[in-house]
Amino acid sequence: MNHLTIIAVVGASASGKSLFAKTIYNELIGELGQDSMTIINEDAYYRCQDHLPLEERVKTNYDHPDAFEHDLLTEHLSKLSQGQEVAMPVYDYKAHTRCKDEVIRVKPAKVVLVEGIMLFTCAELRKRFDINIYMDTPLDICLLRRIKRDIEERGRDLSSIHDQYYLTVRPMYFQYIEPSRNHADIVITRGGRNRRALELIKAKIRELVKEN
Ligand SMILES: Nc1ncnc2c1ncn2[C@@H]1O[C@H](COP(=O)(O)OP(=O)(O)O)[C@@H](O)[C@H]1O
Ligand SMILES: Nc1ccn([C@@H]2O[C@H](COP(=O)(O)O)[C@@H](O)[C@H]2O)c(=O)n1
Repeated sequence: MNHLTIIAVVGASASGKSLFAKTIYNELIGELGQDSMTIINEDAYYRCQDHLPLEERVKTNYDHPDAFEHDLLTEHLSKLSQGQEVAMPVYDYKAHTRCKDEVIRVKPAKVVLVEGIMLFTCAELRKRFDINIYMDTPLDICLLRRIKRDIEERGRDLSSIHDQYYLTVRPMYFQYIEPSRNHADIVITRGGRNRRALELIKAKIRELVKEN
């Protein structure tokens, strides 16, 4: 392994970060090979809350940088850049904690796509990123997508989504996520299906994989 390139994708919740990263991965992996790329989700690094009862876990502010174990994510990115495999935690949004004894073994690759809401708030992480992308999707669109996703995939009801949005998601977006846009090298509008943006990043990744 010569050099690992880390591409960070940041933006509001439900702005299309995962879709953007997954689309690039799915469209390139066959062409470039299994050791070319991997995806890391910041959400996997939400802190373990096994020591708290469920009624306490629901009260956590999940839209604050402190909700994440960024030290562990930093360590994992360093290990990957040294050619070592890492054990990425698996997160359970229904139980609000990590899945006990479950990990995903992530092998080193030439390009790592790391996606999450708070990545640019951590200076140690920022030092490791080579290309910073910000998904600039209007908040009303993000909210509509979040409502649908959280009901269908994360076991939430409308009332809990409403309360969490007012209490933490929206204010923390303005406090932490939107200002972190200043760290971006590339700002992507129209979300995870912006075809021209997808093709530009894919072309860059092809170039990086061939160089290494
Ligand atoms: N451009 C788009 N058009 C329609 N649905 C989208 C689009 N981008 C994302 N979605 C959907 O919105 C939801 C949130 O997108 P996701 O990529 O998971 O956001 P994030 O990772 O930023 O939280 C998902 O269900 C996804 O399929
Ligand atoms: N137990 C949890 C953990 C996180 N969240 C919400 O997830 C959002 C970040 O993930 P995205 O895929 O949407 O970027 C964040 O806004 C948290 O509010 C949660 O609801 N419960």
